[in-house]
Amino acid sequence: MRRIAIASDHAAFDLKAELAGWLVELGHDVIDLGTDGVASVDYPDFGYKLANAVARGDAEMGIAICGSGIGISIAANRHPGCRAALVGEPLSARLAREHNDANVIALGARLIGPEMAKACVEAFLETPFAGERHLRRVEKLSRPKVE
Ligand SMILES: O=C(CO)[C@H](O)[C@H](O)[C@H](O)COP(=O)(O)O
Repeated sequence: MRRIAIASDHAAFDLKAELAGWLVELGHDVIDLGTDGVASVDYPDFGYKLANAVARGDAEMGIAICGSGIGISIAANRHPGCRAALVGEPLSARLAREHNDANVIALGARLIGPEMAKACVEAFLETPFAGERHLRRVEKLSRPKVE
């Protein structure tokens, strides 16, 4: 069982609630970082909260959700300790773990339904990092060559 942080903006509040309840039913320890309702908020605030929680080690993995998943994944990925992968189907979720050692899965609540979201999260949680050649590449992600 895992300690999982989850955060969303207003566009994904309902999906966040559904995923959080489902994960608790499965026996996971869920840290809900908001938002707490459907009132309009700004996705960067929640992407940063989630990335900080995962990078600090408060949670092993994170789930970031906004309308498209794009904005909140961009926000989360600005933290150097966060590797957020925006996915819309389970194969990408599996590859994000296997090849990229992603520690955050990002989802678009306006693009996929709850069952697809659960299938993506399930694949993400059950897939280990493959290491080997992928380790060298993932390590390079922590040392971006910015010019
Ligand atoms: O998808 C998003 C960002 O990539 C977010 O969910 C935003 O909320 C979206 O951009 C705008 O949503 P709004 O409900 O129209 O404010």
